[in-house]
Amino acid sequence: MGAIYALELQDITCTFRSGEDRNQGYTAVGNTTLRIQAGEFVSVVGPTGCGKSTLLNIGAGLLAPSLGSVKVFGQPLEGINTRAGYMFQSEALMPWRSAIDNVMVGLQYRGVPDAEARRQAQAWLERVGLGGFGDRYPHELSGGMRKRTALAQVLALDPDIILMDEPFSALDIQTRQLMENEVLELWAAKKKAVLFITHDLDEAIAMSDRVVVLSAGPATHPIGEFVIDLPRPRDVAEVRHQPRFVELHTQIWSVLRDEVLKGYAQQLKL
Ligand SMILES: Nc1ncnc2c1ncn2[C@@H]1O[C@H](COP(=O)(O)OP(=O)(O)OP(=O)(O)O)[C@@H](O)[C@H]1O
Repeated sequence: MGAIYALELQDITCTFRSGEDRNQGYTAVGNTTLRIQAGEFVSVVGPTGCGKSTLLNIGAGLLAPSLGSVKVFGQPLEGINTRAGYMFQSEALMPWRSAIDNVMVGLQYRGVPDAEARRQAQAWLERVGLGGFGDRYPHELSGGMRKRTALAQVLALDPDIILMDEPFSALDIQTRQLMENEVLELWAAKKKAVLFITHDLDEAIAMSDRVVVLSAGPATHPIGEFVIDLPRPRDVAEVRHQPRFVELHTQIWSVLRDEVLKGYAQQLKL
């Protein structure tokens, strides 16, 4: 028997069928295997449009692969991955609910009584630095605060796996680094398996235990895998100045660069 992973995508191929002709299609992901251990922080980087979100959606159970299997803690995934929490690039907050009501909603959905859900949601808001902002509506919060609320919303459900798709790409660099450090602190305390999608190599190296590089599409697949042996705890702004960081960056970029150029050339053709 092999090792049990928190999330295991095995020999995944994902072809999107085009409208009329069911035999025609675009193979976004081709023959990809990706394994994440419990407590491991793995980033996936790759050129724009290569298939990163497709892989994440497959891990979330939002999309079924055309070929291959997905296992969650050793069990075949059927339907939505209920052991996982997701944080997407776009805003996921409900504009008509206050911050605390947004954080509470998942707990209520799980059947936690209102008073207890409110208590837990408030504790999570405090943990992400928004203790005094629970009554505010999303439009009354800054972009960074909305991201913090979304983070509290995900963490409140205590998922064993956290799936993040470029969660901070819309933020300014300072807010982004603050959020990255907060995520690392929260992760260090609870050690969840994290699959983090980004096109920012610096962010991937600063945050992760392992960085997986994907090829340009079509049929994207891993073309490199790097263990990030930088000591923890890390400060994402400071770690960038360490000689080992620079070394890893140079190594990974030498693999990623050509793919980024290919990916960019393909986008211009579309
Ligand atoms: N539902 C769909 N139907 C058809 N094609 C799709 C669908 N979803 C994604 N694709 C295509 O599959 C490819 C991979 O898309 P995906 O969103 O996974 O890439 P990505 O690496 O996350 O992109 P980005 O870096 O821009 O966020 C793209 O060419 C996209 O157009």
